[in-house]
Amino acid sequence: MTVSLPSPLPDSLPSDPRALSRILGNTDGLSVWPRSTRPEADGDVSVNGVSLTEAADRFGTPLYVLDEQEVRERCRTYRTAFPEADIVYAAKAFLCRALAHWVQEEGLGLDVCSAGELELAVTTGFPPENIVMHGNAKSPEDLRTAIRLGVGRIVVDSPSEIARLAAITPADTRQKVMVRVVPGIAAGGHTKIRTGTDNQKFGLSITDGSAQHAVTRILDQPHLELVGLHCHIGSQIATVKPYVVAVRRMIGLMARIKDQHGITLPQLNIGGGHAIAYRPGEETMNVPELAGRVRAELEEGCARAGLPVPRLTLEPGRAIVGPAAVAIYHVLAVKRTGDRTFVAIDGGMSDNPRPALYGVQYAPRLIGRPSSVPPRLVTVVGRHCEAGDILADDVALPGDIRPGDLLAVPAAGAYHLSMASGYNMIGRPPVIAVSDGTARTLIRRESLDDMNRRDIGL
Ligand SMILES: Cc1ncc(COP(=O)(O)O)c(C=O)c1O
Ligand SMILES: N[C@@H](CCCC[NH3+])C(=O)O
Repeated sequence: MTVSLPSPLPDSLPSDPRALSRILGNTDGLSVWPRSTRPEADGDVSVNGVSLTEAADRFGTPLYVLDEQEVRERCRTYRTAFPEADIVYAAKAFLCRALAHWVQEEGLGLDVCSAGELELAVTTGFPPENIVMHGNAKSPEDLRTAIRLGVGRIVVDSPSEIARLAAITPADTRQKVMVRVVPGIAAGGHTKIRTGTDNQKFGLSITDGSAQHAVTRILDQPHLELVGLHCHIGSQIATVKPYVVAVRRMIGLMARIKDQHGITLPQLNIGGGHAIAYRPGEETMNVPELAGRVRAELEEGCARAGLPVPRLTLEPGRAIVGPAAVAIYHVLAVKRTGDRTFVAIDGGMSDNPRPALYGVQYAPRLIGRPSSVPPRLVTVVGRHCEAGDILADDVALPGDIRPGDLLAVPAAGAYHLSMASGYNMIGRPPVIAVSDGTARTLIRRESLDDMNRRDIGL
């Protein structure tokens, strides 16, 4: 992750929009807080007209508040920057029925990587032809469901998948497929989320020829239609250059495929991976700049290689939904031990495993009451039985922070609840949507009863 020190936070949010914007990191359009965030009286903050304090009272905590408008605007940012491309939302970042509906209404497709994600989307009315299926190890059930529901494209990630897929495709049809290629690019916010290099589990290498081999095998299958190449080089990437290099290498491979097989592939999917800011001052991907540079490379590269420009697909996940949600927690305990002050909240790694997985840091802030006590540096931790359950190390919070206070954590929309676990059986939090001053439940809180029902006893 981009590492930057948290700037000292004022005790309450200013009402001047530009000062507010600087603090909340909203100046570049890819914000830390949703753009609809407003300071309210008595230290409260509203998102899309809904008071976060009232939401915490009404729905309980931990609570995830998702700003519908922010999601829709982020979809539009991509559609405006890339009018010539298919924008496919990566459902792994976060998926629920309402979200699938919003992205569909905004003209996006969907990237799924399991029968579960696919079934949810299609039963919500998402057109299957606008869905792309991924997965380094798709189960027989995943592939059968993809064929049964008629997904638009399946991205082949291993040689064994080719024959399995061909065998289950009905005789009178041809399933559209792409090959996931490893272009040999190291990019991404953490080693665990870099997928553009050889020697990690995703995709087929250009260097050792396995991508080319897969292309040949697919072309031998009459029930499979190879429509293009795919790559996804990693996640939380803030610079454009890795994508430009990826496009160049993918065009190079398309040119070699044309030479070898005499076919021109009509599509190129360059995945997602665009960075957002989790804390003010962190770098984000500039989507219009990405569009300009990718478009230029595609046009020049194809002209040089004598290829027509393929139809482009992008698969942003985090950059669509990440900044659109705020997580709200109650403080359960504050204690000083050793040389640190720990502020423990009523959630943690079961709703947000990202700090434990990647060592990333968040920017929690006090909401719901004003404080004029000078800030002090504290460590905000979760309630789980794990010493690494740390949301923010050395973050400035008002010196009188105490049990019962509310902490809000921005940039909570991506890879929190989609990776949530049942650890310590505290139950997964609800998700509410806020829109034009109203709040409604999208996903209810997981109850003890929900959890107990799966355990069928002795
Ligand atoms: C194939 C594929 N596409 C798209 C994404 C979305 O990535 P991000 O949420 O970083 O945009 C991922 C996840 O990294 C992925 O594996
Ligand atoms: N889960 C990761 C990103 C991986 C994306 C899926 N390939 C994160 O939270 O940053």
